[in-house]
Amino acid sequence: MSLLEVQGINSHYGDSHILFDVDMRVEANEVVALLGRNGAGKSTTLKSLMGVVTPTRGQVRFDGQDVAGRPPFEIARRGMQLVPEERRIIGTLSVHENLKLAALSAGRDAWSFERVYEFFPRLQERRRSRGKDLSGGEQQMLAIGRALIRNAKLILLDEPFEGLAPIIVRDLMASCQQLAREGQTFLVVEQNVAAALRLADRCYLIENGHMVYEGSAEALRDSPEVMDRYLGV
Ligand SMILES: Nc1ncnc2c1ncn2[C@@H]1O[C@H](COP(=O)(O)OP(=O)(O)OP(=O)(O)O)[C@@H](O)[C@H]1O
Repeated sequence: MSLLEVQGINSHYGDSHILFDVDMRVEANEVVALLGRNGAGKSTTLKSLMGVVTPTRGQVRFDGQDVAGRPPFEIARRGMQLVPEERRIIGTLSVHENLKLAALSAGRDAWSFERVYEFFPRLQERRRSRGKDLSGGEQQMLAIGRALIRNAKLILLDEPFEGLAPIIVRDLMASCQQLAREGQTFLVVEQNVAAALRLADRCYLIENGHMVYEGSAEALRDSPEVMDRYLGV
């Protein structure tokens, strides 16, 4: 059984129909990328999985339970953690306080503070700095650290590399690859297709709310016509 199995979800914002019968799955220990142009429905898909948007139809099976229609806090408690594009670090709290806040909802198999600091030494150095004084890369590390401190069976990364300098992207990429090697499961939405393909085992392409392609990262890399048609790259 897949860790995440999505069948036929449809989502709306008011009268606008955004997702049409979306199917996808993510196996445990897999990194899956969801790619598509601006406005294709990537963020709406992540929000529909997390319960931030309630699908009007369809099934979201996560870790053996149907979670469609459940509230976000409950889905998070079951181990799905969204690292949102805007990261939502609390600017007036220190790094350590942000992590402590996350630990309030930690699950049983969650990471300890020590393990997070060992994994991201930069956060250890910055533990007393306030959230708003962190660089974009440090904020992204903190957002991922926060997900690890909660119970993260599946981490949804929404544009993790957005707005970061190439050298920071390289470091964060290495951290995510390391986590993946250790068995962390990710679903990543990213505009930086090259970066997403370096991280992912498998990808989906979405266009106008319809899933139009599924394949290994390798197969997509070798399909310039598909990339051109759906991603314009
Ligand atoms: N809160 C909202 N209310 C109404 N329409 C919305 C809302 N959020 C997004 N949309 C619309 O839904 C569609 C899908 O948006 P979504 O943010 O899921 O796309 P995306 O693929 O994540 O794109 P981007 O990379 O630009 O974030 C777009 O047409 C967008 O304008």
